[in-house]
Parts: sequence; C-alpha cells; structure tokens
Amino acid sequence: MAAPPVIIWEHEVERLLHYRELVPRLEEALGKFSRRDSAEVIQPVRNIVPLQKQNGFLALMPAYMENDGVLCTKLVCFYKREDGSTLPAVQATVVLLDPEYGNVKAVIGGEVITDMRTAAVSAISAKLLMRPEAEVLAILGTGKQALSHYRVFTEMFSFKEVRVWSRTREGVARFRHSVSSPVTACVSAEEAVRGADVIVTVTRSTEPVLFGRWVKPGAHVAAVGACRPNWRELDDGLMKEAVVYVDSREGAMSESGDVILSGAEVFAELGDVINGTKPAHREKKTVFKSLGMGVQDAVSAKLVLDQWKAKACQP
Ligand SMILES: NC(=O)C1=CN([C@@H]2O[C@H](COP(=O)(O)OP(=O)(O)OC[C@H]3O[C@@H](n4cnc5c(N)ncnc54)[C@H](O)[C@@H]3O)[C@@H](O)[C@H]2O)C=CC1
Ligand SMILES: O=C(O)C1=NCCCC1
Repeated sequence: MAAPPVIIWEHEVERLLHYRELVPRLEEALGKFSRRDSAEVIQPVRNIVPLQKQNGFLALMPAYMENDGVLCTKLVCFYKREDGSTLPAVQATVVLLDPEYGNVKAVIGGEVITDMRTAAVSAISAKLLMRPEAEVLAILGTGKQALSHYRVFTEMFSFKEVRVWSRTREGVARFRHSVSSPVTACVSAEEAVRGADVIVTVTRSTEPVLFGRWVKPGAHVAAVGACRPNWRELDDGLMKEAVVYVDSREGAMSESGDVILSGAEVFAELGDVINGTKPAHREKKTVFKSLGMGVQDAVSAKLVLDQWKAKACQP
C-alpha cells in the first residue's frame, strides 16, 4: 500500500521556497514546454468551471513531465472581488501524484507557490526582454502579486527607483509597510509608468489600466492580471505596437482578453527565447502576457517536496 500523502501548508512552503532555486527550474520548464515534446511535458489548456453565484472560477491545471517523473495538478479558484472585500482573490492547492501508481504523494498549499512562481516567471521575462540599462520599475496594483513581484524583481535586479500605484491610498500605504526599501507612491497609473523601464500590471481590473501612449520606447511590460477572454489590463494601442510574448500560445489564445480582443499577434513564447528559437527584442516595446501554467506549479511543488524531504531527513 502506498504511503499516505505528505501535507505541506503555506507557512512551510514559505520557509522552503526560494527564488534562487525556483527561477532556474522555471526557466528550464518554460524551455521544455515550448519544445512541445510529449515525453518532456504534457500540459493541456486548463479546464475552467465558472462559479456564477460567487463571481469566480475554478481552474484545474494538470501537468505531466515524464522525464522528470512529475505528475501534478493545481486546483485554483479566482474571483472578481471588489476592493475592500476580506475574501481572497486567489485560493489554490497543489497535488503531486506518483505517475507509476497514481497515488497522491503530497498536498501542498498553493498560494505561496502561485504568488512566487508567477512573479519569478515575470522576472524571467524581464531578464530576457528588458533593456540592460533599466533603472525604473513601476508596479500597478498593490496586492499579493504586487508584493511577490516586488520581492523577486528587487532580488534579481538593481532598480534605482520602484514606483507603485493602487486605486486606493490604503493599498499603497499597506504595500509600503510590507516592503523593506523605499518606494515612490504615485497618484495615478500614468504618473507611475511614464518613463519607467519595466512595468508590472498585477491588478484585478477587467478594463485597461495601462495605455500604450504612456509607455516609453524600449520598455518591457509584464502583464499578470486579466486572465479571462473578456478581461483587459492593457489597451489595444499597447498590444498592437508591442512585440508580444506569452507563457503558452494555446493559453493566450483561449484566455487572454488582451490578446484575443486586441487582435494582436503573439510573437513568441518565453520558452522560445530561452531555447534560442525566437529573438528577444529588447530594443522594442515588449509585452509579456502571463496567464500561469501547470508546469510552473509542477516544478515549484517538486522543489517544495524535495526541500521538505531534505529538511525532514536532517538530524
Ligand atoms: N498570470 C498568472 O499566473 C496569475 C495571475 N493572477 C492574477 O493577478 C491579479 C492580481 O492577483 P492578486 O495580487 O493575488 O490579487 P489581490 O486581490 O491581492 O490584488 C489585486 C490588486 O488589484 C487592485 N484592483 C482591483 N480592481 C482594480 C481595478 N478595477 N483597477 C485597478 N486596480 C484594481 C486592488 O486594489 C489590488 O491592489 C488577479 O487578476 C489574478 O487573477 C494571479 C495569480 C497568477
Ligand atoms: O495560473 C494561476 O495560478 C492563475 N492564473 C490566473 C488566475 C489566477 C490563478
């Protein structure tokens, strides 16, 4: 009989997961995904169940990495909550299975994984697509993703200034209290992004919050919110003039309102740039449209379980 599953909750994940180990694994996984070799990665576009009454969605995100022996699925609910709601915008659990027997090996809290892997992938997009001389980072939104993005971007790069904007003063105040270094609080999204080299959009908005006319030539945008086909964070102007990169083409074509409604062409997946099959247009305006992928959760969860086992074995 298989051993009972290990259960690893959020505070433990927070202790075990570090960007220095996570980022290279995600980069490798993105590259493998874009090779479309079914012995390396099988990851269908996620199944979505609408939760009409609760104004939300349940997404089922399976992934199988045969050569790595990783079989995983995330169950994630996300909601279109109003500001001030005490309920979370995203709730997730990750399940790791043994591909040989099909038994569950581990049940892992999925919120820290979701926050950290999403931010780490945006940071990978910046590493590949921002100009080397980038000095100013702007973050639109001040929730959980804003915080994880701030953490990994300031760990991986040396920005001279970090600007933040939120619709509410309280949002900015809370954010400033949660971070270790000074940030510039901006009263409008336009003020935050004018002249910025890298812009991260991490809002729950369903309408554009970032407009191409505000974005300077050569800037890189990592767009993380707006994960439904009728939701937007970016306007048509930005989508059409930028070179657009995505995590998964299939995901973007079925879920991204910014891609679908603007009619913008998807130039490449991040994995194509990692594999050297498509160029990184650092000199142009670039958009990385993030939607999130099962393989990102799979490698993150495997890392958590490996670290947990290593720590559990220590005397
Ligand atoms: N691409 C990906 O892999 C992932 C995307 N997401 C998405 O990222 C977004 C942010 O997630 P969290 O930080 O966890 O949420 P959160 O609730 O912690 O923060 C959301 C932020 O958006 C702001 N906001 C809400 N409505 C707005 C509007 N109409 N205009 C401007 N700002 C608005 C809030 O004030 C808050 O600062 C969500 O849309 C979520 O679905 C979340 C996880 C993974
Ligand atoms: O990949 C994920 O995890 C999510 N993507 C979009 C919405 C919330 C969670």
